[in-house]
Amino acid sequence: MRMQEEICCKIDEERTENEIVSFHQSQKKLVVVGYALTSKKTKSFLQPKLEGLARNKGILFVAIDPHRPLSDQGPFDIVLQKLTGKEWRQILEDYRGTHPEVTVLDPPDAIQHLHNRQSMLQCVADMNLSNAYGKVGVPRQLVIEKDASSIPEVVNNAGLTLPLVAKPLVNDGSAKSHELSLAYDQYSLKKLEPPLVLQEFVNHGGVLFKVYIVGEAIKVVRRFSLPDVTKQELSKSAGVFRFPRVSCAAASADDADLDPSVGELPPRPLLERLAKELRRRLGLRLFNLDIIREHGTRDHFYVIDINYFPGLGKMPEYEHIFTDFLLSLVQSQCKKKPC
Ligand SMILES: Nc1ncnc2c1ncn2[C@@H]1O[C@H](COP(=O)(O)OP(=O)(O)OP(=O)(O)O)[C@@H](O)[C@H]1O
Ligand SMILES: O=P(O)(O)O[C@H]1[C@H](OP(=O)(O)O)[C@@H](OP(=O)(O)O)[C@@H](O)[C@@H](O)[C@@H]1OP(=O)(O)O
Ligand SMILES: [Mg+2]
Ligand SMILES: [Mg+2]
Repeated sequence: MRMQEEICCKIDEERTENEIVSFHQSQKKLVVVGYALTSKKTKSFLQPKLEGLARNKGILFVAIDPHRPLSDQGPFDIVLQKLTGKEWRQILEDYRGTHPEVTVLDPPDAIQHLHNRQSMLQCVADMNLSNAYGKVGVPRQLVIEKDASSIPEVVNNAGLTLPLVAKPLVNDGSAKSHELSLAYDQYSLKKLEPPLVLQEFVNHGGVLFKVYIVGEAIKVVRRFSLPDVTKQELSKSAGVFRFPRVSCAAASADDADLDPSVGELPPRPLLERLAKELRRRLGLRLFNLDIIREHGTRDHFYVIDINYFPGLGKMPEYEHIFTDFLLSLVQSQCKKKPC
């Protein structure tokens, strides 16, 4: 089986299986969560504090071996996964068919929707969310499938305003899919490598909001982002510049001394509405949104990125939020079919 990254599949089989058996024997209801994650994700997510708290609440995390049939492992109440590849998706789909009682977080076809930076934002655009608390949209963007030489003309015809953020169209978690650049002039756009999405850069005061959604729970943090590009700077600059993953850095902007017009969190009711709709439209329960506020406005927001099962280890109180979420899933399973 071809996997994108090294997969953490080493399991302490004896320990976990014995634990499952002994719990079943003592007739205590143990919630068994099978996880199929990369080793990087296992390290950042499955921290000792999470495992400890989970254990106290009767939740046991068990590593899944993605090379063995899922039905031979477990039994699981929940499967938590963020692996890629066609074969893995097929394994999960088959398992969902034969084990409808198990909650798979999240269904592979729903995640697949985020693997393209155009379809990713389509739900937000379709929602057209605008109410007394503000407006939420997506930056104007277009897709370039091939032929870099035509980009200046295509951009001109579409009336997109420079600077533009160039993002690889495919968003599959690979290092390449996170290689973004900022283009200041039309002619340099020819240097870009399609397939990509060209998105208008929206000035937002250098701060963005990461909105984490874990089931019904919503948590918002501030992160540093790209600084504004002034008209003067734009007129003097040319070229295409690669930029690093600024907002993914662990450093948070929550304690920074920010201009309140930039740092004020988006209104809670607006985020609740957005999260509720997106949960439903995307069919996902574990994701985050990168949201920016157009600089100089109070309530014009743009969603620029959606990530499936993001770095929850960086979310404040994630251990409590996540374990409560798992328990609530099991409770709703029991409502459908008594446990
Ligand atoms: N349209 C935009 N206007 C202004 N800044 C933007 C825009 N798009 C992206 N950025 C900046 O570039 C950063 C990376 O963009 P984006 O979040 O789309 O990439 P990513 O590789 O998917 O990131 P992540 O690590 O969050 O998955 C953003 O966090 C933000 O700082
Ligand atoms: O690496 P981190 O723990 O920070 O998590 C990042 C996560 O990487 P991982 O899933 O491999 O862990 C990324 O996933 P891919 O797009 O690459 O699939 C993406 O979701 C980022 O937005 C997350 O950062 P956050 O948005 O939460 O700051
Ligand atoms: Mg992002
Ligand atoms: Mg992303």
